[in-house]
Amino acid sequence: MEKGRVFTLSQVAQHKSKKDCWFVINGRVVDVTKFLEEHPGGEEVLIESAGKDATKEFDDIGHSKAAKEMLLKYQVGVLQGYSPSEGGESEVAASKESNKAKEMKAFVIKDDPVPKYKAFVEFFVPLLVAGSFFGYRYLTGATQIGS
Ligand code: HEM
Repeated sequence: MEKGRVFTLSQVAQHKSKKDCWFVINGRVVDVTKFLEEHPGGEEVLIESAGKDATKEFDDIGHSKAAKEMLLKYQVGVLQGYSPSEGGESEVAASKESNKAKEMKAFVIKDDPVPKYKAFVEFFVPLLVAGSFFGYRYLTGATQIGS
């Protein structure tokens, strides 16, 4: 489902059962139906506040960064009036991740020409010197024999 789809609180409130469990957390609408049984805090706490904006409850528990990142995985849309720039820590974490990926790419691109250049210097330059030396010896030798 498109993560940018806009829902109102009353639409979210339609999904408050064990078989269909939605939340609003930091403006994100998340469908955690498939996660209910896996929730380390138990499914009951989730079902109790399902269909609501549970940002306060979510933050009060002090959920880990991993838990915050899970919100992105289960996100099905955003709450009406919410702009993505108001995003919580998970958004920041996600953008940090993509920055890291960009840095890695830049590193690889920058790093690539160096070994190629080195290989050229280390392989061809001695070959060129040796070639010139033997070439010179051959030519001078040939001249001596010929004369
Ligand atoms: C809706 C999205 C939610 C997700 C993805 C989620 C995820 C998690 C995760 C991964 C943990 C393990 C501990 C950690 O990593 O922080 C956890 C623990 C817990 N969660 Fe949630 N949670 C959600 C919502 C909620 C809500 C709304 C409540 C309360 C109403 C809640 C109550 C708890 C409790 C009580 C624990 C156990 C904490 C502990 O043992 O110290 N969670 N949750």
